[in-house]
Amino acid sequence: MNTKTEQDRVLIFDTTLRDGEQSPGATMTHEEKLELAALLEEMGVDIIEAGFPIASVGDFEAVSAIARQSDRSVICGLSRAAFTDIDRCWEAVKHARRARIHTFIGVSPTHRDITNLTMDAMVERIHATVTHARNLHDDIQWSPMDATRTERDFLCRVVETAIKAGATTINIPDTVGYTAPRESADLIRMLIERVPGADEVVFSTHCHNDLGMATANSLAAVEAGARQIECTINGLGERAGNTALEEVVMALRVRNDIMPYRTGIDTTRIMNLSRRVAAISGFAVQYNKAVVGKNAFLHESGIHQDGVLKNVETFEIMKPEDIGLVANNIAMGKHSGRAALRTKMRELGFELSDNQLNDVFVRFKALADRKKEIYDEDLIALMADTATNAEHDTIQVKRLRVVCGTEGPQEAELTLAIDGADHAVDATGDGPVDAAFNAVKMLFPHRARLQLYQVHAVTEGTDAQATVSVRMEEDGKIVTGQSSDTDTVVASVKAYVNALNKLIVRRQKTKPETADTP
Ligand SMILES: CC(=O)SCCNC(=O)CCNC(=O)[C@H](O)C(C)(C)COP(=O)(O)OP(=O)(O)OC[C@H]1O[C@@H](n2cnc3c(N)ncnc32)[C@H](O)[C@@H]1OP(=O)(O)O
Ligand SMILES: CC(C)C(=O)C(=O)O
Repeated sequence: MNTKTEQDRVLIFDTTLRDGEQSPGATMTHEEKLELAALLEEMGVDIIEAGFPIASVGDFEAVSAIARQSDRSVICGLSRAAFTDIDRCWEAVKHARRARIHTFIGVSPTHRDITNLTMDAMVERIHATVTHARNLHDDIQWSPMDATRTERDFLCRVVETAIKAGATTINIPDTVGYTAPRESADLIRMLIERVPGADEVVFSTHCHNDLGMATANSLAAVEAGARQIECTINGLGERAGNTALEEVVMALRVRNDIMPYRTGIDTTRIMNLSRRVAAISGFAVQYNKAVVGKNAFLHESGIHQDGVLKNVETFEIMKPEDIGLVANNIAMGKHSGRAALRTKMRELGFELSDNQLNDVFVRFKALADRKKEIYDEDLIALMADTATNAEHDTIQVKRLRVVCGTEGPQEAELTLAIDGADHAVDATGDGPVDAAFNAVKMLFPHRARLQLYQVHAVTEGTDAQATVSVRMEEDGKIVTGQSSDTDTVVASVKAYVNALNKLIVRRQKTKPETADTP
């Protein structure tokens, strides 16, 4: 597809699994990546950037597996401007029914300094690497990293070089979130007008949100002729994140009167994906986040409530059901059965097999015994907990008892199953959580440093579940752990253990491979 054939169709290129995963702490497991890729495909994402295959064996395997399971979506892998990177990328994506190689190099003065290439040498490198990629496959995307801080004449020159060498999509990254809407549009328009061969390729926009303008910049680029938007669910991504998929897709839908472009996204699946990405990445969605925030469809002030009751359009520009938020008419509690739980879970976007339903049902009943009312948020937390504390984990929490109060030191008695064998210890600490974490360290000694410990109440009330997130770092590798429980200390230890289990998986992965220059 190019800019000539389908003028109003904007391709959605999701990079949650690549650029999104680059957020410090957002590391996902192999299974989580496969699950998200399947959900993205079902939602109608045109291109899924599944990872950076040369980065590690784990990344390579995840991209290959996603390529194998894919059907409609194009599966794309990222590679530097190096033959070995590109070969490795192709080895991973080639299993897809529709595959894409994405190769990039930083072209701005700062990046030319880093790679130590003159303008001429860089042009040669681009020509050689894109030609190499094109000899392997016919769907090639090329990106001039930091395009928005690059001299315009040089940008035209490198884009022309990539097109001549066989690139079929030219992606223009605003790598550091530096541009603004008018400039974003002018840049795409200038490239389309000036670069020979521009009408034969699809122009794409890839924006970061450092100044909060990623969505506006992406839409401005579309108005100027870009027909692919690169984005992530919940805007997950490095620093302030990437363009949020749900924002650009819903903006194009709600304001189709002034932006007459369409995407292939089934918007009713947005909320489910948002929840899954938040749970898997450990990055909670802020309450007032556009489209998917908890408050996006809530009205508390009297005049707003009055207006919405008389005519919902008074204060709502989209319908909750358009993004998959359903009316809450099944009250869940300790007397509810499996049929109600299955229906409720389906409404919340979780399709459960009979075995999963039985497992979740047991946990649901245990929760209902401890908690008066079960809200949707409790069930979502329960599902996240089921996914993060799996039976096959190396370390499992078996028993925890803490002694706390005004007289210290606080104490924790902890039993962990490690590789199937139970180990118990007593530890003290400055507070019950500290004591319990010390007990974990005694039973499973490690060098990982706790970088972040966060507690959120899932709902209101003193019997509310607490969701705990921890972030840990070992030798530059960052992992997050999450868990929920009505007991905050139990949730804390389970989240800590969840992070350690992820670290164990990461340790098992072999070292990154190195890239040769062409
Ligand atoms: C804006 C973006 O999102 S770009 C994508 C960023 N994502 C990532 O970096 C995540 C995956 N990265 C990795 O796992 C590692 O960086 C690897 C495996 C790719 C490389 O690891 P290492 O070989 O140890 O190199 P290291 O990360 O220290 O440095 C990057 C090297 O790539 C070079 N490089 C960076 N971008 C490019 C490029 N597009 N094309 C060619 N070379 C590049 C740098 O100049 C540096 O080269 P040097 O080692 O000769 O100085
Ligand atoms: C690799 C490119 C597309 C990128 O992620 C960026 O420049 O932000």
